[in-house]
Amino acid sequence: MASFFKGASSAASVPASTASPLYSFPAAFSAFNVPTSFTWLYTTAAVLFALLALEQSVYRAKKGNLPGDRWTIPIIGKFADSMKPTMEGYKAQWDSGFLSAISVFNIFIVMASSNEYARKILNSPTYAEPCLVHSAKSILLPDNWVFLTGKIHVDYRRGLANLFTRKAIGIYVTIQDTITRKHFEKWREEFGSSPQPIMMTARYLNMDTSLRVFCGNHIPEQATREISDKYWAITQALELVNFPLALPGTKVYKAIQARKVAMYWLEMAARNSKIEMANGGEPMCMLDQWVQVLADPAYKGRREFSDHEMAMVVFSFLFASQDAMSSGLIYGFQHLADHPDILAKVREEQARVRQGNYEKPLTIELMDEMPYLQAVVKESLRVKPPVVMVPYKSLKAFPISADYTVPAGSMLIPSFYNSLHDPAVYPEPDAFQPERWLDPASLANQNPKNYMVWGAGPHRCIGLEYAMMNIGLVLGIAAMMFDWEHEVTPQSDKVDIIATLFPQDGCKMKFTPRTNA
Ligand code: HEM
Repeated sequence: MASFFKGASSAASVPASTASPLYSFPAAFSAFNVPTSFTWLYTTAAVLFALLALEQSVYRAKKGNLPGDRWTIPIIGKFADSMKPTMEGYKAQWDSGFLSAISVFNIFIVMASSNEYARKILNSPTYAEPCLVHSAKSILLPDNWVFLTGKIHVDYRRGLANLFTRKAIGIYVTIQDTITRKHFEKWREEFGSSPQPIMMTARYLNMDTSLRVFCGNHIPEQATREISDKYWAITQALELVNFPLALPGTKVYKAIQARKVAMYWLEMAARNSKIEMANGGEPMCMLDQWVQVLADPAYKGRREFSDHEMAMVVFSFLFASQDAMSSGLIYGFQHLADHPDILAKVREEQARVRQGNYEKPLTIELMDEMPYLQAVVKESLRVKPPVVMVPYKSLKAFPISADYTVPAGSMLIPSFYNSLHDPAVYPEPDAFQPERWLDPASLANQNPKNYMVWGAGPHRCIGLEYAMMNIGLVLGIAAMMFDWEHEVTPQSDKVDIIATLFPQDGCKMKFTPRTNA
């Protein structure tokens, strides 16, 4: 870094020298005395130095008084760090200031770690809008609704809210219950003899559940397996900043191939749902629910949605949920398994509400009677929030604080972690204490603005009730079907960031059938 610093300063003088008459150069460097190729070499080097100096000056001007490196690594900036992010690295960055600066591939990035600044970014749609990760447009397709902004986004989203009403979620709970039990039958064998990582198995459970909730029986069994297997390529392409070109062999290229497979099946599902609903079928999944709402003559948002457009929406839900839900589920298992006293309370509540009938499918009404389970889910997501931050971009100069204005075109990254681990709101912030949600007067309940698991503002998670319901349902059923054993390893408490957070050892669990199940 220091040597570059010197190079950059001398480079800064190059334009001035070149502006001087050539005769000020030593004779040996005169254009009359040197071969043309040498002149070109000299000119190219001068231009390069000038560009590198400019890069540094622009970075420093944008950074202003914010904490962050004084000089950025030429061209790539902190690309290496963004390839292998760690919680320790992020924490160091967040702790460096409520606002701090970095640069990656000349994208100037402002990280916001405090609750106030994170919320300000999310709630200032005239200054900032989501930009998702760099690869998202290639994966989701540029005309996907998630890239809409302003009023068009608000209107589109209002239409989609029909898919997450209490009535709709009531339909989904039945599907979630059936799929979960089907998977747990297999888990009996897979996890019966010795602890195994549940990482991939839980991801498949979640994908199967999501696809059945979204598409019902409008896609075949083999499609859920194929989409689930290929989806890992999409997860791996979700780095903050990717290699810029989607060349064959790159992560983004592989993710695009995976999207093509998923879209093929999802378009087929939309087509089949329309046919079935036109023939008087009952809504059995999200697509059916959507087709039925759209067909209602009284519905104000009526318009045609092509199979492709519906498939893109469903794909956006998969994209937004697969990693976050899988992370939420896996940490839910880990937290409960590591706190047998809390798991026992979950079981007590299950026994009471279900009155001993463990085969009875869960309903939304039964879930309403399980406040302890809901507190467990809420607390597990707080301790290990699946999404620790989201990328936004500034649309124009954004006066975020009294002494700093974010330059137009910067990336802005509000972080949720510090809000969710603020000791003033959550005493012993790293401790798993569902009880903090049971007392309406608790600090946690009195400070809802700190609970940023779902983001905030116009892009706040649209699927949050559905997500809470599903995580609770899976943990509740697993609690009464199985005795759990978590093999704690030195990696259990270490975090891997693969789009969302996961325990480094994949959470090694053993499940033994319980006699009451
Ligand atoms: C534990 C699970 C989940 C977590 C932690 C989570 C978290 C988030 C967060 C932090 C955001 C960004 C909010 C912002 O920019 O302010 C978001 C957006 C979104 N989420 Fe979720 N989410 C989860 C599950 C789901 C599910 C199950 C769905 C759909 C079925 C979903 C659909 C979406 C969509 C579509 C958006 C973008 C909304 C918009 O731009 O208007 N999420 N989610």
